[in-house]
Amino acid sequence: MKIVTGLTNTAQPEKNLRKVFNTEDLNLWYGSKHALKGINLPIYEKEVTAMIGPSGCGKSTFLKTLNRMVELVPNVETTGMIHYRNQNILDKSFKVEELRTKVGMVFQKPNPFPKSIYDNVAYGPRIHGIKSKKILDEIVEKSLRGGAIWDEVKDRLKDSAYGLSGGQQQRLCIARALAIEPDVILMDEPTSALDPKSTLKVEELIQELKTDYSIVIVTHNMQQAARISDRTAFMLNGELVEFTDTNRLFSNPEDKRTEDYITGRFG
Ligand SMILES: Nc1ncnc2c1ncn2[C@@H]1O[C@H](COP(=O)(O)OP(=O)(O)OP(=O)(O)O)[C@@H](O)[C@H]1O
Repeated sequence: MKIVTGLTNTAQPEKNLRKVFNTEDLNLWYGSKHALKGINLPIYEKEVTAMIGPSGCGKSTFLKTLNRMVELVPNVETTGMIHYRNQNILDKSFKVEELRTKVGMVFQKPNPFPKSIYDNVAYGPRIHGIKSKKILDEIVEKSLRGGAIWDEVKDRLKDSAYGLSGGQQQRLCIARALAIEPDVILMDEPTSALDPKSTLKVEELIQELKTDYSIVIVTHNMQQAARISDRTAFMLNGELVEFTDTNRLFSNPEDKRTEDYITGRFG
C-alpha cells in the first residue's frame, strides 16, 4: 500500500543516534483537560521530527513543553520527565533561561518585531550581552545566510522587517532563531500562513538546517511531513499512537488508527 508519494527520507537506525530530548511518561493538564497522556518520545540529534495528528490532539502542547513555554498558560500541570541532554528540564532546579538559549522557536504566523531587519536578528545576541558591532554584524550576516534570506535583504538591513513578504518574514524569524546558536529548533506549523512558493523555500531550508540543528516540526500537512522529516510521531487525543521512520509510518503503519488517519478516514 502506498499512501503518500514523494518519500525520500530514510532515517538512520536509532541505535546510532544521540537523543536531544527524551520524554518519559509526560502528562499535561490544562485545568481538568488531560491534553498529553503518558508520552514517551525521543527526539534524535540532527534529524527532522514531524508531529502530526488531527486538530486538538496535543501536537502544539507537546512542542511547547519542550521549551517550557506551555507554563505561560495559567493552571497547567505537568508530570513525568523531559530530558534535554540528560537534564530533566521539569526539575525545579533547572533554569528555564538556560533552555531558551538552546531551544529556538518559530511560530505559525511570522512574528518579526517592529524593528529593522538587522535589529530583529541582533535582538537575541544583544540580550545575551553581545555589544560589539563587529561581532553583531557577523552574527547577523551568518544568521541571515542560514535563513536563506541574506541575498534578498543585504542591501536593506536597516529597513523595517514589516516591509518583507510573509515568506521572507518567516525566513527572517528562522534567522532570528539561528542567531542565538540554538541546539534545537521547534517549529509550529511554520508554513501554514505561506504561499506554495514560500512554503517550498522554507521546506528546503529546513532540510539544509538539519545538518547543524535538531528540528521538531508540527504540521497539519502530511505531504510536508513525508517530504521533509526523518521520523514522524502520530498523536491522537493526547496520546502518542505511533512514532517511527517517516517512510515506514506513511507506507506501512503499525497501528490501525495511524492508517485511518493517513488515508484520510478522519481528521
Ligand atoms: N490554553 C489552553 N487552555 C485549555 N485547553 C487548551 C489550551 N490550549 C490547548 N488546549 C486544549 O488542549 C488540547 C490540545 O491542544 P493543542 O493546541 O496542543 O492541539 P493541536 O494538536 O496542536 O491542535 P491544532 O492542530 O488545532 O493546532 C485541545 O483539546 C485544546 O483545546
